[in-house]
Amino acid sequence: MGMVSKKIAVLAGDGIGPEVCRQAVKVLEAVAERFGHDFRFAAYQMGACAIDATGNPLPDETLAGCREADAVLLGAIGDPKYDNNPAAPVRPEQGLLRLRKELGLFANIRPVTAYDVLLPHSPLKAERIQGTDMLIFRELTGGIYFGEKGRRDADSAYDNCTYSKPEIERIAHLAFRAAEGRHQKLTLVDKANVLETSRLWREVVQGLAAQYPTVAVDYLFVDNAAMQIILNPKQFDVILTENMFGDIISDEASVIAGSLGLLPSASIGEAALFEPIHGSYPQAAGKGIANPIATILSAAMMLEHFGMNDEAALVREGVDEALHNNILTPELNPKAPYTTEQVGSYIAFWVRDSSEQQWNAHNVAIGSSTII
Ligand SMILES: NC(=O)C1=CN([C@@H]2O[C@H](COP(=O)(O)OP(=O)(O)OC[C@H]3O[C@@H](n4cnc5c(N)ncnc54)[C@H](O)[C@@H]3O)[C@@H](O)[C@H]2O)C=CC1
Ligand SMILES: CC(C)CC(=O)C(=O)O
Ligand SMILES: [Mg+2]
Repeated sequence: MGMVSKKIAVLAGDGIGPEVCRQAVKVLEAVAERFGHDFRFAAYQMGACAIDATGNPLPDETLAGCREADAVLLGAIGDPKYDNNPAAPVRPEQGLLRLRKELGLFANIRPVTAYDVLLPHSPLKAERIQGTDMLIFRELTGGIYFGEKGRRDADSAYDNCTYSKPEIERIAHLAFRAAEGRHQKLTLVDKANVLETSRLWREVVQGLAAQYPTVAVDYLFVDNAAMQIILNPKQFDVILTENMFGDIISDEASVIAGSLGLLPSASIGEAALFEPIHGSYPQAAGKGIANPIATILSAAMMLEHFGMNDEAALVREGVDEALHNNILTPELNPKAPYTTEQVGSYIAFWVRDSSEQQWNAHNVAIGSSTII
């Protein structure tokens, strides 16, 4: 691929969002330098920072900036001052939900991989998780997060869960196609024994299955799935599920990878946004302990979306090098931790110049913590 120009909107957000985003941008800049691309970054506010600045969690300018970009990179949003105040009239999360809806990002794709080198760190048994490679398709613009909500009176409240057949079909087609290109297995996770919306999901997926004869379709209730994901994750290939179930089971699945700070995602549909699956981890903000790899791997998914597969492969190589050389933040390397910034620099350095000579020089430098 020759030189390519891309406009990337960056919504760093709150808490650790800005720190992890900075590392992903650094890695993307290294990609641009190495491959001669022209990446233009434009930063916009969303979440608590946007409420503080404008009163609106998703200012018009932010939405317009995202619409005109080729892709969006998101850190995370959310702040304890809203989490601890149930009566807050406006919330950071409303900005993210509205952005997903406005951009038509109906599918959130969350890959879950068990890294061999991290197996000793996992609280799960290595033989159970080694080789795990699942792809979660989480519906992202429907369901209970988007239904009508309110309080009937002071003592009761409601959140409606609604799905339509077209909403299910469009993401189901993506999940089926992904399964065709992988291990030909699709598991629908639902609660069809209780929920009417889940029964619609089953009906629609059963109806589409005939169009994908090579794909074996399996159905699991979400409570059972939550247990199976930890007990025997290797049974899964593609998981398809609704918004809230996908939100929950993917955080759970991050234990297989080793940290919530490792799981990236792509939110696609009418636009493309790339975001780590974790939140703003406010306890860690400004401490340099947040793992930037989830956001860096989200940037790799962005490169793949651009068709830049060699570029993405190099970023993934850089991440693997960091994992193998124990250049890791404290949740994965408590004895000799590296900072958010150092992990990002290490990966960016690998991308910029992975030649042996440079590499050794860099190892020495980072070993003595001179590179920040
Ligand atoms: N996409 C988004 O912007 C999301 C925003 N949120 C918001 O984030 C705020 C905090 O929510 P929490 O429930 O605490 O979830 P969280 O995902 O921010 O953190 C949960 C735990 O995961 C670990 N963790 C998360 N990110 C990590 C990283 N990069 N490196 C290492 N460890 C990491 C930490 O142990 C942390 O205590 C809330 O305001 C919530 O609404 C939550 C999830 C997603
Ligand atoms: C606002 C929430 C739905 C964010 C979240 O937990 C997620 O998207 O994973
Ligand atoms: Mg979540």
